[in-house]
Amino acid sequence: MGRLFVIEGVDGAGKNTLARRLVSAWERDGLDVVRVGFPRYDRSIHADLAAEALHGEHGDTSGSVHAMALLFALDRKDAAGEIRDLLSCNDIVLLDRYVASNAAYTAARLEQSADGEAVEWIRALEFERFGVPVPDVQMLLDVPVALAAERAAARESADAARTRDAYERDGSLQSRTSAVYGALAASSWMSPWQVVTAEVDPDRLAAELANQPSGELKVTP
Ligand SMILES: Nc1ncnc2c1ncn2[C@@H]1O[C@H](COP(=O)(O)OP(=O)(O)O)[C@@H](O)[C@H]1O
Ligand SMILES: Cc1cn([C@H]2C[C@H](O)[C@@H](COP(=O)(O)OP(=O)(O)O)O2)c(=O)[nH]c1=O
Repeated sequence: MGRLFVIEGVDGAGKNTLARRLVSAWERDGLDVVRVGFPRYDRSIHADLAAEALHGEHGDTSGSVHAMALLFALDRKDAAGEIRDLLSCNDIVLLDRYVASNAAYTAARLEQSADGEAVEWIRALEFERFGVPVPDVQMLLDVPVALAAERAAARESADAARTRDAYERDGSLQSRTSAVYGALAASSWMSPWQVVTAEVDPDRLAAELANQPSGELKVTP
């Protein structure tokens, strides 16, 4: 049975970049690794609807915090069986965003903290009711919100297909999301968390994750 690792962080934090580097390091060490990114665009109708809503389609859908969270959650419900299958035939399954994204963004949109009703609603909905697999370790890529926003803006200028969505353009939402993420990590929400910065050495992090029992992970400076 493989281990389920998750990378979390605000938009533009560098999750995709770190995920690629971790996968390279594990593959160099001969591990069987598979990576899945959420939302699963082009594979999940729920993910596509959520993206379209965040770009102004589907009427007032994006204005409803709970409707948006349900779309993202339904994408994961549909993926749960696939994740279990992948865990049965790989050493590591690495997820780029997962349930904690929904917890952090939903709480932040409602101006709640990590111990509020929104995070509990997401936990009960996704882990209890939908039965999505619980991660072994969640990583928080904790970079200054201003740096992440600069990167998201630069990405938009460089690639016309990457126009920023409603969440990415909302600096205040990104700041509150970052704060909720920090509190989720501090309370070890649903698993041990590993908080890493933009300067993290991916090879070292990959080795730590692969070698240590999840309960004994140390925070990389
Ligand atoms: N450690 C890093 N140092 C410098 N630039 C980075 C780093 N990580 C990511 N970037 C750049 O920042 C931008 C956003 O990174 P990305 O991995 O797509 O973020 P996310 O998946 O969190 O939205 C990309 O243009 C990427 O090249
Ligand atoms: C996966 C997920 C994402 N989100 C948010 C985070 C992002 O702001 C937004 C889009 O996800 P993101 O991974 O940033 O997609 P893109 O590649 O288009 O930038 O959706 C949730 O609110 N809940 C979720 O469950």
